[in-house]
Order: sequence, then C-alpha cells, then structure tokens
Amino acid sequence: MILTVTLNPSVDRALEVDALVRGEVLRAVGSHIDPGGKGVNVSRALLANGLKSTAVVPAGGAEGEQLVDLLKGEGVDMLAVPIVGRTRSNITLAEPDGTVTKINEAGPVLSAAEFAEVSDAVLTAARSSDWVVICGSLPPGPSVPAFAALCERLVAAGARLAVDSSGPALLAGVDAGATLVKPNREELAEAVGRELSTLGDVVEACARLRAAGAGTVLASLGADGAVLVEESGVLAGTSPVTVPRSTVGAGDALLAGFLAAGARGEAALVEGLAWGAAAVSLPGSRMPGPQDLDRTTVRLDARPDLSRPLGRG
Ligand SMILES: Nc1ncnc2c1ncn2[C@@H]1O[C@H](COP(=O)(O)OP(=O)(O)O)[C@@H](O)[C@H]1O
Ligand SMILES: O=P(O)(O)OC[C@H]1O[C@](O)(COP(=O)(O)O)[C@@H](O)[C@@H]1O
Repeated sequence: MILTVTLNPSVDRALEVDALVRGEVLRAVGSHIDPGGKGVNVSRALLANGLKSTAVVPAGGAEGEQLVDLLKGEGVDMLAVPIVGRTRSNITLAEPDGTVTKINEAGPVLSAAEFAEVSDAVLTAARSSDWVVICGSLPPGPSVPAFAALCERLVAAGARLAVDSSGPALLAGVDAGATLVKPNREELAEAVGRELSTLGDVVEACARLRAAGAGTVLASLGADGAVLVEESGVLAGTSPVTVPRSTVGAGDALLAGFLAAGARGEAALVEGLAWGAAAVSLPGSRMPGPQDLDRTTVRLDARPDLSRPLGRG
C-alpha cells in the first residue's frame, strides 16, 4: 500500500476560457473542482487504476471540509488531520491550446503541535506501507526543519521514502536519503543552482542529487518527457500528446504510474510516462484511468543523446 502525504493540500478549481485577457470579465466555457495537492493527486491516480493508497492531509475550515468531502466522493482512503487554519484553494485558468495559468494560495500555517500530529500519523501509517510519498509545497511558516526531521525519522525507521517537492524541502528529502525524488525541470535547476538546457545537463544534475543522498532521481521535463537516473544507469523517455488540455497533475500522474510499476527500470518509466501523458490530455487535474492510457506512444532511449536541447523552459 502506498501512503501519500500532502502537507499543503488544496481544493483545485479549474476554469476553461477561450482566451485569457487581463482586465476583462471572461466567461468560463468549462469548470472543474477537484481535491488537490500533489500527494492527493498521486492517491487519486493510483485509485483510478485500482491500486490501494491512503492520503494523509491536514484539513481545516470550510475548504478543508470540502476537500474531505471531495476525497470521500472519489472513494479516496484518507487520514484527515484537523487544523485551525483554512485549507487553500488553487486556481487554474486553462486555454484551448493547453496553456495553463495557475494561482496557488500559500495555504495555512501549521502550528508545531499540528505538524507533530501529522508527523505522528505518517510515522504510524508508514509501518504498514510499502512507500511513503510526500509531495507538494510545505505549509508557510517554519516547516522545513520539521519536514527534514520527518524525512529522517521515516528513513531511520526503514520506510521507502519518495519526495516530490521543491527548494529546501526537496533538498531535505535528498539529504535524508530518500529512496526516490521526482523534481520537475524547474525544481531540479533550482536544486543544483544552474540552468538546464540539454538532456546532459539534466543527467548531470540528477547525478548530483544522487551523490548528495537520493537513491533514484526521476526528473520530469514537461513535453520533453522524463529522465530516470538510478543505480543501474540512465534512461530517457518521451510521451507525445497531440492535444494537451491541462498539465495540472501531470507530474503526480507520472510519479503514481512509476510507483505502480515498481519504481525502477524501463517498465516503470514507460508506465509513468503513459500516465503523465494521459493526465495532460484530461481537463483540470483529472487523473487518468486504464481507459485513458496509451503505452504505445511512449518512446524510451537507454543511450539518450545528451546534447539534445530541451524545449523552452
Ligand atoms: N505538453 C506535454 N506533452 C506531453 N507530455 C507532457 C506534457 N506536459 C507534461 N507531460 C508529461 O507529464 C510529465 C510531468 O510533466 P511536468 O510538467 O514535467 O511535471 P510537473 O507537473 O511536476 O511540473 C512529463 O514527464 C511528461 O511525461
Ligand atoms: O501539476 P503538478 O505539479 O503535478 O501538481 C498539481 C498539484 O499541485 C498543486 O498545484 C499544488 O502545488 P504546490 O503544492 O507546489 O503549491 C495543486 O494545486 C495541484 O493539485
């Protein structure tokens, strides 16, 4: 069973507009409300494909109740930890060509006691989990040290830890020795402090995260696909999408598919890329089910051309 942890979950509101024009009153041509946050999306994707998962979410206020109701409505098994603060709403504005503009609230501050309660719930549930997958931004406030301590305690307890986060949180997961990290191109570039213009730059950056403590690095590259750097070597893959609809949740779907297929090697990368591409073809942060997956579009390369330039970041 995969335990997902979303320390800063959200109610995701997606509006589809014909064109985004600043300063105008726009009429949405489509709207979607989904339970959100990166770990929540991983659980949703696993569930959509018939795989057990439990989502740990701090939840507070009316939006927190809505998040819990949305998760219940989708049949997602959850551990909701009540907090005083108000769960955030994240807004997506999607255009017909797949361009997505996203506005994410900061989210509620978790008190030290609330963070400790979430940590205790995670450490307890981790004992009966195959993976602990901590994804997304941290709550605002002094949460990095508490997050780093949680990662260290999980690794010390023998948990297989996966981290998909950014900035200090990603580096804390690396430093703690996470089994797997899943940065996107921007997060990877920030982690190593340099622009990533070619596939070789990505591979080198992943190798630096492995040298710093990460076991496997799965770097997602948007339309450029993904790169997997693990003990046994390097793989690169792409998953072309003819009509991108919404990239929101694509990274979470990639990670879920990768984990679902064993979290290493070619088969897992193919599965992750297929789930990621399928998510991009769906509106809002809809997670793909078996009927949405097309593995035949995935192309892998065990000897990728490292000089290959990446698309506009
Ligand atoms: N425009 C796109 N065309 C094809 N595949 C895409 C596109 N955007 C994302 N993907 C797929 O989704 C995965 C995750 O996307 P990415 O944007 O890198 O993650 P994140 O959502 O974490 O930023 C990519 O590795 C790729 O497989
Ligand atoms: O597009 P991604 O990176 O896969 O994740 C999408 C999810 O991440 C969020 O944008 C939140 O991201 P952050 O936790 O980094 O703020 C959610 O609104 C959404 O459900």
